[in-house]
Amino acid sequence: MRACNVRAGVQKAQILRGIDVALPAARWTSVVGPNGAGKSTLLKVLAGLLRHARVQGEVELLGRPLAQWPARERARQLAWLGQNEAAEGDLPAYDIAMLGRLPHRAWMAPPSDADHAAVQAALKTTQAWDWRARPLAQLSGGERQRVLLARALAVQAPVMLMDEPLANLDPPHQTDWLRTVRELVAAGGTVVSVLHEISIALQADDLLIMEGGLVVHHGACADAATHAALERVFERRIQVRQIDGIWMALPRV
Ligand SMILES: Nc1ncnc2c1ncn2[C@@H]1O[C@H](COP(=O)(O)OP(=O)(O)OP(=O)(O)O)[C@@H](O)[C@H]1O
Repeated sequence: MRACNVRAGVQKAQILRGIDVALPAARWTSVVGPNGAGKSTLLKVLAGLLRHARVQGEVELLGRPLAQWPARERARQLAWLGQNEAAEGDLPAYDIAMLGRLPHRAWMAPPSDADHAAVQAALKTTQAWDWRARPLAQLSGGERQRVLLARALAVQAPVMLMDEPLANLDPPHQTDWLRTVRELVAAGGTVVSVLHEISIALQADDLLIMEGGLVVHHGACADAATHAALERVFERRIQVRQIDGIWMALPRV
């Protein structure tokens, strides 16, 4: 994916103030930064979800301008996991995950064997298979998040955009998510995730650091320059340290 000189405003507020970024295939990029930096807004622009706001500049998906993709075709290439998605309604978890197959299905056609197989694999990957018959609204926050993650995985898209995917997930399921992302990237996928868990974000290939509607740093997670930018953007209230070969962000108290 690529964004060229992207600016976005809502009402009178300018939120993104000129973003140029290339997010290559077979890499996982984490987007981090303080509250209000514009991370979710950037992700929505990349997903083409802010069409009615004032958006300027160009977004490319797999080498083709986003606006030129027919909607269904684009929905097969780009999977989306949003922040705080609505949880009301009586749809069972299985049917929610099946929504991820809509771009693959003919109008009004029942799900194919391939659709059922994709949904089953996705629900098993996120360990949500056991409550597939339960309505989403009756699940706990973390259980619900795993169903929504399964819905995004069921799309089997080459590009995956996730806004705070670890919301409500306990540590074992955060680790599972990490493994899933690594598998997607190893298979050639592009993964972009907005994360507040900086130690997890540092496990990505690249870090995109935002502040005030701008990208203030884009570099490899292992680079000293990335660590310095990270400490600066968070007012030196975190410190990046290597522990057992893993980069971690620790609170500076
Ligand atoms: N619909 C809106 N109307 C007015 N301002 C908005 C709107 N949506 C977002 N903003 C403002 O744009 C800025 C960026 O918001 P955004 O949600 O992209 O930030 P973020 O980096 O994802 O923040 P957080 O870490 O808190 O989730 C914020 O100051 C926010 O208040």
